[in-house]
Amino acid sequence: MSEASVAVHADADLLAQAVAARLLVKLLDAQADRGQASVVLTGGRIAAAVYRAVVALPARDAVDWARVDVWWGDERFLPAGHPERNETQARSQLLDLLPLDPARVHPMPASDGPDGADPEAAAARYAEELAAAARPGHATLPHFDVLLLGVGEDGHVASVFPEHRVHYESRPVSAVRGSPKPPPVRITLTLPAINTAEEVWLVASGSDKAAAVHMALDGAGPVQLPAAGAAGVSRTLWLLDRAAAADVRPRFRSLR
Ligand SMILES: O=C1O[C@H](COP(=O)(O)O)[C@@H](O)[C@H](O)[C@H]1O
Repeated sequence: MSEASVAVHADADLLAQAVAARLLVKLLDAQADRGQASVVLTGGRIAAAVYRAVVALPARDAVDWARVDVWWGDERFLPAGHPERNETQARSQLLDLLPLDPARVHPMPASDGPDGADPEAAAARYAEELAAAARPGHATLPHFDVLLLGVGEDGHVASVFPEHRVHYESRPVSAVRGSPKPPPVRITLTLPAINTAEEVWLVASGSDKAAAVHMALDGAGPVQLPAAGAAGVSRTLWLLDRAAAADVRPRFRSLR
């Protein structure tokens, strides 16, 4: 796992624009290296701003979107098209506006999908979809070039919440019942699955995230503060605005 590094931008708007620009470069580099690219999407407010910023950048057309695989790190287990689904947000703000190959877009199942309202079966189905795309030598997961995470006020990432039993799940995808943040039923990649990504970017905006950001970078344990347990294989990048970075310790300040 890689050491965390931190980049701080003046406000949420600049943060979203910077993350969008980084994301395009990351996808371009991956396509130059591997002929294809893969991204794991997140939900939440800053993610939506990033998606809008990607679409607004002219350089978006430099990416060959037909050779991008799109996965999700977590999903709110609601009917397809529900406005609170992370998929619905990503499609309306980003995916529907890009020339992607629909076969390479991999949403997590909805609660009115083939498994009905059974999140455990839906999680198992998504695990199978991931395994079917696994690279040789990796039994359960495909290669993720970059995995995006929002950070909750409580330090949750994806739908891995503090002190939740999902921390003791050994499979890469888990159903989550009793989420402290609505809706109560969700599906998530677990931290070990998240941590197989080449790069993990934790994106946080606003003063209500400052305490969680500070604790995650200051040695909190992952069960107490899940964001502390998210790390990419080659890079772990915290992308913050000034308000979210307000309590970050001086050892990171040279990067501000
Ligand atoms: O419920 C969720 O929340 C987090 C963070 O959302 P935000 O609006 O506080 O930025 C998000 O990362 C996660 O994917 C989502 O399911």
